[in-house]
Amino acid sequence: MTMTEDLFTQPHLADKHRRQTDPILQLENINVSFDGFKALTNLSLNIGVGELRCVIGPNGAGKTTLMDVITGKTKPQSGRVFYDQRTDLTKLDPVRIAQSGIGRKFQKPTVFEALTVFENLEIAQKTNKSVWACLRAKMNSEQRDRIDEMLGTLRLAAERHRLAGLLSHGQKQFLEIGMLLVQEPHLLLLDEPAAGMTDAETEYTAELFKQLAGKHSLMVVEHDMGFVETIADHVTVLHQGQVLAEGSLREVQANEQVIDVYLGR
Ligand SMILES: Nc1ncnc2c1ncn2[C@@H]1O[C@H](COP(=O)(O)OP(=O)(O)OP(=O)(O)O)[C@@H](O)[C@H]1O
Repeated sequence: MTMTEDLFTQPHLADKHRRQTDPILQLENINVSFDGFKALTNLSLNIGVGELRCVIGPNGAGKTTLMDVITGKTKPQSGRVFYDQRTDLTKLDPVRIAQSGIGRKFQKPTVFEALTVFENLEIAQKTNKSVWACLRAKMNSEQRDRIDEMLGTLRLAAERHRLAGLLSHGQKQFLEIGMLLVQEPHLLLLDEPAAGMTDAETEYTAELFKQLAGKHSLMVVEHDMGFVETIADHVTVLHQGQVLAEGSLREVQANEQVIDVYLGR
């Protein structure tokens, strides 16, 4: 049995008997340098099952590099990344990492503009499938129901037959979040999901993420402090490739160093 199948034969990570304090992700002493420039230095970070973690920090702090390490796009020079307490992601390629239940949304929406909203979700549902998920994928009506449910969740039910290219920026962002969710990820990495959204869309994104937490674990990189304030129960502040502070938003906002390097006085 492969490691990926192994992961999927377990009860779902969000099952009631899994404790929220169990880590879904443990980064240990990660070092990444680019031509001698240290993008991440001895970075250690834990995220609990079902947690909604916000990662903030100034430009160049290493937030994108952190996500690249988790998804296998960048291999660290040293350090380990444990997923579900036993799989070291630094040993897996990006495809295997995605198949093991880690979904990532980049800042710019990347939907198939020439396909309808429904077709986009249908395609997403068929990609990145593990053996386990392919077996399940035979249940076609169930798949269809899942997409219908997703359209409702995304507030895109009225747009199902519309070409994705004709959606507003915010709607495209929602569609892309939906494309991740139909793949039933355990851990979602989201890079500035609220960027370019209207206030109403940002508000709904916050509501959606709060609903997703618990069932999924989420790591959200965001600059919009208003948004962070609405969703975060735990915040990590990165600075120069290291964790500068961690705690509730209130705690990190009161941290002198955080004020100096990021929030301003
Ligand atoms: N492939 C690369 N080659 C060289 N330097 C890189 C590479 N990727 C990132 N860096 C550098 O590493 C540092 C961290 O970059 P990173 O993109 O992770 O920061 P960030 O916190 O995501 O910033 P932002 O908020 O601007 O997106 C930056 O100084 C960046 O220039």
